[in-house]
Amino acid sequence: MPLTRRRIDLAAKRVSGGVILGLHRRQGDPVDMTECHILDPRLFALLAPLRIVLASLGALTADGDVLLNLLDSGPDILLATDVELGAADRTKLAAFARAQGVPRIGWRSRRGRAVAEIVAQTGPVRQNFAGASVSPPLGAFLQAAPDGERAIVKAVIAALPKLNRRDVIAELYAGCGTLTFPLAEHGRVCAFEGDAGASAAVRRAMAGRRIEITARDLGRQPLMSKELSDARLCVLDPPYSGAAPQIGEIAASSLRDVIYVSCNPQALEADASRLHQAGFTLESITVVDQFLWSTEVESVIAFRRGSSRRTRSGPSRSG
Ligand SMILES: C[S@@+](CC[C@H](N)C(=O)[O-])C[C@H]1O[C@@H](n2cnc3c(N)ncnc32)[C@H](O)[C@@H]1O
Repeated sequence: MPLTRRRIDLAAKRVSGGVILGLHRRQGDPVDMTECHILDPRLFALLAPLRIVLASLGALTADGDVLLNLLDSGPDILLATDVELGAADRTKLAAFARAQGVPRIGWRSRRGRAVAEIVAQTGPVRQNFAGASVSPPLGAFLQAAPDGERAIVKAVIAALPKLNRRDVIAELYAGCGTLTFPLAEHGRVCAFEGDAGASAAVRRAMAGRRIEITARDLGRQPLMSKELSDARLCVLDPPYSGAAPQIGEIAASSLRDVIYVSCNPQALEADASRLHQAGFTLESITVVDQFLWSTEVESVIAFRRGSSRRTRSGPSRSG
């Protein structure tokens, strides 16, 4: 739906007389965002005051980045600037957070792979996943829009094979638990996520639920076929680049059911063909149109070994 996008990564550029804040032209400078028919108005309303505060920061000498997430607790901001934040900059950002009702502002240097730090916190930071209250780390991954998230979760749950409550679901690329918490209502979830902050956020919120979460870089250390074979099924939701380092182990395991959530049809094609070579066939596919007015598409695909039934559903309009 229009005006529901809750996550955006903007570029900031100092120019004479102020700061441009918007999206990059393809291989070019950012274009100042003066209107947006996709972004949630609560995030769009922050852009004008953000331009003013960014222009006042000594730490923004040329280029910066502004990642905005709209959590259940309100906007969450992660800034990256080209120079260290000074004490005066921190005071300005704290005043901005109070004035704009922003629970948290974080900062990191644009140089290297600097870790983000909190520079202002005016209240708790919360996001609800299936009744669990998660406090996501700065810059956390969220599905692009709430209705997109609902459609993805619904499609994943609908694609589950018949499970008993003891069955283990291996969940790879779990993020902050978008799928982890709903899946835990159907089986025991052994989740893996590369981002230590995201996996810690799930761990803090999972008390009393049938969830184990491990911080693991599945690119360097994929879950091995032997470990996967202990699970009843595998649910994976890899990044845009796909699951190339992991898919061979899934193919080599004795898993029968795989549910693959994909935001990149090209990466999916490569990974699906590895599964196909290993005897998996397409069981169902749901297309979720969560990237409104773009050619990007999200899909939820169930694969099964030892089955030839094919069904097709969707597209589910959610963007
Ligand atoms: C498309 S997101 C899905 C997250 C979650 N399933 C959700 O719906 O919010 C992909 C996730 O993969 C994680 N990730 C990226 N590369 C990874 C790697 N090499 N090993 C493990 N996790 C990785 C990211 O941190 C991110 O949380």
